[in-house]
Amino acid sequence: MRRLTCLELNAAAFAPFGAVIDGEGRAPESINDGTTQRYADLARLDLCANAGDGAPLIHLYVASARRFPLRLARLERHRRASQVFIPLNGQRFIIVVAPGGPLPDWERMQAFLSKPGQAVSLHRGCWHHGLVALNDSDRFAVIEGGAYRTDTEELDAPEDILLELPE
Ligand SMILES: NC(=O)N[C@@H](O)C(=O)O
Ligand code: NI
Repeated sequence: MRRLTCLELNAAAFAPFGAVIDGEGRAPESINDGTTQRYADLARLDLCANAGDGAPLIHLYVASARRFPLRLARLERHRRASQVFIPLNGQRFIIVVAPGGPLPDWERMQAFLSKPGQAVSLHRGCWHHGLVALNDSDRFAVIEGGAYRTDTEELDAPEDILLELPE
């Protein structure tokens, strides 16, 4: 049995797994006659790895709150596209990721708790746990590759790994 706690999401620590989409530490540019500040180029999306996969798609996920401690029973990866999670109500959520190639490095699995309003883009092929929402009916826009229905590889955890509820 192993217990995992959340780190605060930050771009540097998350970089091996994906990008954090927020304006922290970035200088915006003024557009739309000065009515909008654009924080540009925050993530490079890799959504068309295979030409035959069709156009990238966006979904609405309406999630239920996970119960904690949460048993992290399996990890998954999408080898043909990035996966982008955008909270639609500024809600916090948890991203569980692990480094690794053909197999995840379970010992180096990490959990990150987002700040309100942060979104994340997972690198193509990044091992991760399915969405961990903190409140019932939390809504997310999720961007995926066109082959999303067949592009999920899952592996069961080799031991009981419990994710603790963030403080
Ligand atoms: N299963 C599914 O559609 N979503 C997962 O890929 C996820 O990362 O939440
Ligand atoms: Ni996924």
